[in-house]
Amino acid sequence: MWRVARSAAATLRQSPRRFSTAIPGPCIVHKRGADILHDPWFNKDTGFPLTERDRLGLRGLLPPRVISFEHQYARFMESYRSLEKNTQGQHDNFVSLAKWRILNRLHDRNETLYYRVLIDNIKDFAPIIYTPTVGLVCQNYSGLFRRPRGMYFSAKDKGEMMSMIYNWPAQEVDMIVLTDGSRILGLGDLGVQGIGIPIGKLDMYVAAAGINPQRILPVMLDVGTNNQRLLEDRLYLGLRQPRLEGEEYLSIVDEFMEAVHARWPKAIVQFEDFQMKWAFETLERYRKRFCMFNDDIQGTAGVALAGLLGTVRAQGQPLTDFANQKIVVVGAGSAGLGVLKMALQAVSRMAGPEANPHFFLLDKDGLITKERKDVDPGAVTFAKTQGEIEGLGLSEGASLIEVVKTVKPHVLLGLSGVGGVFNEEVLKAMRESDSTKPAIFAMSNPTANAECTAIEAFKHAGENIAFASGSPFADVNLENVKVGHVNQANNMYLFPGIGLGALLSGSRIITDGMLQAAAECLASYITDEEIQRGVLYPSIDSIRDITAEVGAAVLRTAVVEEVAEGHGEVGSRELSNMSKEETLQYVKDNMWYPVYSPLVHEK
Ligand SMILES: NC(=O)C1=CN([C@@H]2O[C@H](COP(=O)(O)OP(=O)(O)OC[C@H]3O[C@@H](n4cnc5c(N)ncnc54)[C@H](O)[C@@H]3O)[C@@H](O)[C@H]2O)C=CC1
Ligand SMILES: CC(=O)C(=O)O
Ligand SMILES: [Mg+2]
Repeated sequence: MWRVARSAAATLRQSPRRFSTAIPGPCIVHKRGADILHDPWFNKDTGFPLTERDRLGLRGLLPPRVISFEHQYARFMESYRSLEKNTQGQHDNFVSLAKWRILNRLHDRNETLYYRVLIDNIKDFAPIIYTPTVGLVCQNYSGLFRRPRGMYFSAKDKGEMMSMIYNWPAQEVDMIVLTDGSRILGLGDLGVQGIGIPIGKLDMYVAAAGINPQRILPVMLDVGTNNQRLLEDRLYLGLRQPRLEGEEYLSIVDEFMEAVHARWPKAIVQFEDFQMKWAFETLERYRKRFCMFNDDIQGTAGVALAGLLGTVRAQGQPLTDFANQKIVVVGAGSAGLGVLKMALQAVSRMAGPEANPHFFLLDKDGLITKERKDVDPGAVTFAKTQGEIEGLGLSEGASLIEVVKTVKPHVLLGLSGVGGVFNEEVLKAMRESDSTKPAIFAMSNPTANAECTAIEAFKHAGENIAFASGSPFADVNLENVKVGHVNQANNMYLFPGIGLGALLSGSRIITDGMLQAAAECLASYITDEEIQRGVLYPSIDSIRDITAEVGAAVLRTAVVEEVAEGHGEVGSRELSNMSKEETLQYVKDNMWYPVYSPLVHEK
């Protein structure tokens, strides 16, 4: 059932605290001397205590003074703040890339310090290591490339992947984010340059879910690119050939999935930014065989649904009124269809399988109806029949403005990847919405691809709207010192918790029930008072708390559905004996937190 009550999460949030910072256990390292300094997993820079320098053969390789972790942290933040100051007034892209570079250099050198500054400053740094800047980084990746991160499997590696996977230096891997670079955010096919997305997503896994960075693996499957500009670019680092198609393509993905699971049978694979046809096909192909999910279809759906339920509460209606909401979705790709599928399941649960939800789906050719010749199989369920729309005066291919003016929707949700498609006329038409609190979700990334900006939404659609965007915008100053709250409707609120909960459950698959539990958990996180202020999603500052809650919800559902097999020394029986509170504590206790561990050398 959907919970409306104030959740344990909301209570917990009032007393923010760091997770487990007990004295860290020792960390075994198989290297000595300069090799350690060049390994970001173990490097402490000037922070190695003198006794450790002796033990590890580091004496003389560092300046003599030992600098504390806190001091190193302060020095980094000082350089970051002076970079901000010194680049004031410069072009936005220049500043964003400069910020990304300084963080990336730290990432390359000292992961413990990097993840601590990321966790503590997540609101400032997420827009750099994640959307929107990660999009710019991918676009410029071949030029920015200095050091490899993650693994690259290409079409030329066919037949070799089973042995290649052993080239990865870590003994254990828990979380993999995989892309083929074919639909990077709303930027299209970026080929091998799309590797920035798995890297950014996994940074969020470490920061939000406390996955140990030594156990993550970003992966690029390079099957070519259809991006002509990249094919002609001398600097392009990927295969210079058109994308593989059909069985040839699938055989590459199959081989990769087999190789990964041969080495790490319990690793979770998140599929990210695959073009629609492969997003759905690979999800169906692997979801019953491997512990995997597609973030753009399933993670996005849960986040959108949680926000949409918030908009029902914002109208002062019971959650069951969700079944009566008129929702216009612009974009019939993997994300848009994923959202509508999950919304349909929610309506069926609330109002019964016979319920007829009021969903309107548009793509680049306008309103999708049964009249259309080549409707994508995934969109058929949502294509309107003649009977449903003729009374409204709409027809096949109706434009967005026609649909909004006629339907007067409660919600206008964009997942089209097209910047500005919610233009002034469309936003003004939302003033006639049948909702007391019309909702506008411009979910496409990065910022330039958002269907509208926050300022445009409040200016044209009115101050009474609830607004959410996929990439962050600042809150908007309205008349009479009121503030238009900007929510970030991004799958980052769910994927880390889905991965963490699935990992700790030891489940071999990720079920619909586990995904639904994640969405319900997020939906119940917001208080009624927040909802009244237009807050539909929590602040990113509390993402570690939220992720722990989501992880626990996913884990409990895996136990209830009897798919949990346990993780490490905690078996399925112990998991099923845990109370709700104990499960949450168990999840938190398993979240990695960056502190310098004493290093112990072993041959
Ligand atoms: N906020 C979030 O958490 C997420 C946001 N996204 C964003 O959603 C966007 C779309 O992603 P996918 O669905 O995977 O892409 P996709 O390429 O599978 O689908 C795009 C859809 O938009 C439609 N479209 C294109 N131009 C249009 C126009 N002018 N008017 C109406 N529809 C139009 C296309 O016909 C297609 O149906 C991307 O920008 C992506 O960054 C995706 C996942 C999560
Ligand atoms: C957020 C995300 O997954 C996307 O824009 O594709
Ligand atoms: Mg994505």
